[in-house]
Amino acid sequence: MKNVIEINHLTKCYGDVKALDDFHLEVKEGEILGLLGPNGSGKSTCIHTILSLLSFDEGDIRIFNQEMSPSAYSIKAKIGVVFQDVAVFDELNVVENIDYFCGLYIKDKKIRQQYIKEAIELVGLEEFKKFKPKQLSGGLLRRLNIACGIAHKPSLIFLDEPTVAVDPQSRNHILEGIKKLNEQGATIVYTTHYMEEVEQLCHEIVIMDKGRVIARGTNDELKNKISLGEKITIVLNQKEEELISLLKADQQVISIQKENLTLHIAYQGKGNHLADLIDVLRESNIQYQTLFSERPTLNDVFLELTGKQLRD
Ligand SMILES: Nc1ncnc2c1ncn2[C@@H]1O[C@H](COP(=O)(O)OP(=O)(O)OP(=O)(O)O)[C@@H](O)[C@H]1O
Repeated sequence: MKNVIEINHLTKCYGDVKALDDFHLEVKEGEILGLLGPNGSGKSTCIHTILSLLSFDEGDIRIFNQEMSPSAYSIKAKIGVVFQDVAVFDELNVVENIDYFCGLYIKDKKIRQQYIKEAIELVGLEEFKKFKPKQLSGGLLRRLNIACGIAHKPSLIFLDEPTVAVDPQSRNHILEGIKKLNEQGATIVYTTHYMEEVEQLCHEIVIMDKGRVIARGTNDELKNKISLGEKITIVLNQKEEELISLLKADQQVISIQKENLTLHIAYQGKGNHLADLIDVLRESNIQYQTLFSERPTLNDVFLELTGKQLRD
C-alpha cells in the first residue's frame, strides 16, 4: 500500500523548545493512524507543520507523493482538518456553516446539498439542522466542527484531539463517524492523549514523547514490545507475608506493589498466571475478597518506555 504522508527528519523549535526533534512518520493509504502522546509531546505542532500552517527548521514533508508547501493548493483540496478549537460562524446555523466550508471546495450546489446531508448524518446532527452554534452543547458543537471539516469528502483527514471534554454520547458519535469515513476510503490521522480511543479506532499507533517517535505498531505489537505481560490485582482479607514471599520467589513476577490489603502483581511474558495464583492461594489457605487479571494498556507501554505516565 502506498504512503499518503512521508515525513523525514522534521525539526521544529519554538525558541529554546524543540517541539519536534528529528521526527519521522509514514502514513499508509486507507489507514487510521493514531498519534498518541502526553500533553506537550508535539502532536499539534506535528499536524500544523504537516499542513504548512507552521514553518519548520529542518526536514521534509511529502503528501500524496508531492512536496507540501503553503501554496500547494491541489494537495490542500484533498485534505480535511478538524482542530481542537471549534471554528464555526456564530451567525450561521448548522446547515449554513457546513455549506460554507463545503462550498470552499465543492462548487456544484446539488452535489454540495448531498454532501451536507451526508455530513449531518455522519455526526448525528439531523435534529439540529436549524440550530445556531450558541444553541448547541459543547459536544454537538464539536460534531458540527467535524462536519464542517469533512463534508467535502477529503481523502486525507486530520483530527486533532476532537473528543477533549466531550460528553460520552457525542464521543461515540464522533468515533463511529470517523470509522465510517475510513470505511468510505479516507486515510485518517488522529491525535489524542486518550489511549482507549486509539485502541478502539486505530490500525497503527505512533507513540510520541518530547517531539520524537518512541514506538510504532499495532495495539498488539506495541504491547508485545514491553516485558510486562499480565497484571493481577488481589484484595486480601488480611496481611499475608507468606504470599508475598512466594510471589517474590516467582521468576515471572516483575514487581509487587502493596496498598493496604491490595496487591498489584506484575508478571513478565505472555503466559496466564491467574489459575496458578488461585492454586497457590488455595494450597496456602489464604482468604481474599477479589482477584482479577488485566493485560497491559498503552499507558503501561508508555510507562515502560519513558518512565512516565501517559496522563499526568
Ligand atoms: N506557540 C508556541 N510557542 C512556544 N512554545 C510552544 C508553542 N506551541 C507549542 N509549544 C511548545 O511545544 C511543545 C509541543 O507542544 P504541542 O502543542 O505541539 O504538544 P501537544 O502534544 O499537541 O500537546 P496537547 O496535547 O497539550 O495539545 C510543548 O512544549 C509546548 O509548550
